[in-house]
Amino acid sequence: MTSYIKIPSHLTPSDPQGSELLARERSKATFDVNELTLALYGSEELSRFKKILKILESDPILDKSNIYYMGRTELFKYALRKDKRIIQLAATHKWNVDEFKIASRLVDMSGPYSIHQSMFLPTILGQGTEEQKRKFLNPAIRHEIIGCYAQTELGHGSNVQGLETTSTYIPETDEFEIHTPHLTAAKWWAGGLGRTANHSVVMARLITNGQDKGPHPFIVQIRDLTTHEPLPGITIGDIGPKFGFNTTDNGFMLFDHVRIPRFNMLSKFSKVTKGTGEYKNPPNEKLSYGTMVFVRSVIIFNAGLALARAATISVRYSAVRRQFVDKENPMILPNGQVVETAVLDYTMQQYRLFPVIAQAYAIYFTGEIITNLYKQYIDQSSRGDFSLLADLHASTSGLKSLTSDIAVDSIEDCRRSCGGHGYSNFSGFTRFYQDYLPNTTWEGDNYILTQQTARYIIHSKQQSEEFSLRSNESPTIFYMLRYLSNPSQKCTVISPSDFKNPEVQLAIYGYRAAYLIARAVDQIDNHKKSWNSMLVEINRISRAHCQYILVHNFILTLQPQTSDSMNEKRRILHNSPSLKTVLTSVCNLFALHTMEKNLSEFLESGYLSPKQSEMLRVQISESLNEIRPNAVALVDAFYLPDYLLNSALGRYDGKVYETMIEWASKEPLNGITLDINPYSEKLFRNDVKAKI
Ligand SMILES: CCCCCCCC/C=C\CCCC(=O)SCCNC(=O)CCNC(=O)[C@H](O)C(C)(C)COP(=O)(O)OP(=O)(O)OC[C@H]1O[C@@H](n2cnc3c(N)ncnc32)[C@H](O)[C@@H]1OP(=O)(O)O
Ligand SMILES: Cc1cc2nc3c(=O)[nH]c(=O)nc-3n(C[C@H](O)[C@H](O)[C@H](O)COP(=O)(O)OP(=O)(O)OC[C@H]3O[C@@H](n4cnc5c(N)ncnc54)[C@H](O)[C@@H]3O)c2cc1C
Repeated sequence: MTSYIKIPSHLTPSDPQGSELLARERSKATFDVNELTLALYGSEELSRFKKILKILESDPILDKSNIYYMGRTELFKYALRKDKRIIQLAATHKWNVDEFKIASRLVDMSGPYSIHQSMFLPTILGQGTEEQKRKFLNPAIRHEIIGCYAQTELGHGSNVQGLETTSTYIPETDEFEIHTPHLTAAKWWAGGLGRTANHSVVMARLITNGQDKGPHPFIVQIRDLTTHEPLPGITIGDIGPKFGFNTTDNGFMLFDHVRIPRFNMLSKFSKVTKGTGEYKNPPNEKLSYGTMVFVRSVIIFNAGLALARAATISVRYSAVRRQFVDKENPMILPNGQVVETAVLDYTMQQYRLFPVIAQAYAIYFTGEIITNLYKQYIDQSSRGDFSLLADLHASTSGLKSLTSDIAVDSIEDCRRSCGGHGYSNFSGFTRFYQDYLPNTTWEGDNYILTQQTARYIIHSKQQSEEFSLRSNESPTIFYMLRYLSNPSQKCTVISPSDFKNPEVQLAIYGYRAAYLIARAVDQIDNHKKSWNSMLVEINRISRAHCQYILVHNFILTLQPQTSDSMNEKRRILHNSPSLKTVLTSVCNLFALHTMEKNLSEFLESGYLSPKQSEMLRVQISESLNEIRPNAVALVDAFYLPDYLLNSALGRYDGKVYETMIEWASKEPLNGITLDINPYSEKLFRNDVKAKI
């Protein structure tokens, strides 16, 4: 990359150097970082990760050094080039799906093929018959066809039942006719549709024999495979610049009576019979929404990694960044020199950042558990057993909402914790934050999704006064039985350290959730409150329930398990007392900090007293102290390489200032010679500054 300004090479940052500060932090850790990394990822995944990282880092096409200076069109071209490159590398190195995902995560830029991977392929896989998979999935896996997922319309997104695009069965020709009846029915937002995809999953209302059967998925070829022009009757375009995600061509699409073969209705669950147009019902009405359940589970997992990334940048930077001298406890170098204090030593910075580390671990562990629950559901459903679907839908909806909300808030908190440099693109926060942001909206707006979770819980409570649940069908709300049946109990905490007891934490969270549910059911059943009038309460219920799940899963991860149910990762964790100790502090901080942020509900439930809430604050402060020596090591353990972070502030080696000035010298604006004469029409002089 070209530099436009020569920086005097004799200048170095004043002592102590960032590398020295980070080394000091790392030497303070009470546990083995490599061991924790293994406990997070397992040896097999970690070695694959390292192998793939090596390939990507040395590939000139995937070099990221230029991207902070690019505008949209240039960035989009870069994204297309890198998407193609990953596919080529996958073929060369024979990467499987998991390895492909690792590469995409490391390259870290949504691209024109992203939705092909994340939604088009999973939809055919989940909703197609074997014959349909042969016809569409195999060429799609080979990237002979590129697809997108067009569900949302200009006038409807959240309300899937309200979609207007129609797909009408024509018995005479055994075809469906896809049509856009109004402007509001224009397909809108689909990623990859704008300029790239030649096929699309189109969610359209199935009309057969004059009956409207609601939205169903259809495969529609939308562009010519040779000319890449839209096919007759189809109008397509990119929807224009966005808040972020500009490396993906989100598109719009209009259909004018476009015919597709009946075969193209994805028919694993529901079918239309040739000629008669008879409709065969699916075993569960919502199976056509299956891709959303899958992607929501992935969003939960990704939220943990996004938090780890934000924490890595801000914690490392805070260890290097020094401001003021803390006179009561100054930072003294080995040579006796008093220097400014690292901002990580200010308790306010710790209170802002350490809970983000804790959120990262909490959500990472729940992400693993939800991924396993999803796999269990897929396994059962392949045998015709859909009994887990309702619980899975409820928990993925609420957790997608809660975890992506937490991530968005915390990424911004971490960015702000980096002060002015957090506002620079070189921080590594700008595109990361912008691209992360839509996770709160796509795959279901976060407020709407909480209604799904609360409704499931409230219905379960209403169906039976005893809340008679079966643990195998309602695993995520089974806990509530215990608390609902005993509403008058009080919290047993008498000293701050009692808050460290996991049983105490679960009881506090359990009672608060049960209290909110019982109150809402009373309002709805006995006071005839409308659903709309209860939406704020409903949101609280979903959040309370999902916070319980996060705390419960973290505690579960740290509890000894029977050795045969333990995988390699858990074995590493349970065989290491130092890992268990540090993660217990992290778990406590997550549980207690989250409690403090929602204190009014815990107090309102009557389970926790104001006196106990004072003790809670004392214990939080204690947890922050426990974590302090391990803060850098805890973020290092996530093993997020510099190639991914692309951050001057969060570099592993702490060379923050050297990188800031080097990257600034490469700003292309520094390479043009302006004509600043106000009376001249020219903006630039003809002589271009020499490149260095
Ligand atoms: C490799 C993967 C990487 C992934 C990384 C992420 C990158 C992805 C990048 C971009 C992707 C962006 C793509 C999109 O955004 S696609 C569009 C997504 N759109 C939505 O999510 C729309 C949200 N809306 C809905 O889902 C629904 O409209 C609804 C809000 C759930 C309401 O649905 P509806 O009106 O039909 O239903 P009801 O509320 O009346 O409920 C009826 C019963 O059905 C149950 N239900 C609802 N949804 C589901 C489901 N998905 N699965 C199972 N069951 C479901 C509901 O609970 C009701 O049950 P009951 O028993 O109470 O009758
Ligand atoms: C970057 C990006 C990429 C996307 N990619 C795709 C894609 O590939 N394919 C695709 O099909 N879609 C895609 N989408 C669309 C996305 O799925 C929808 O935007 C999302 O589902 C929200 O729907 P909406 O836009 O209709 O919001 P609306 O439903 O219009 O929401 C507007 C506001 O109204 C509130 N609201 C609405 N209904 C209710 C209610 N019943 N109760 C309480 N509050 C309510 C919401 O909370 C929200 O605050 C993408 C969106 C973005 C931003």
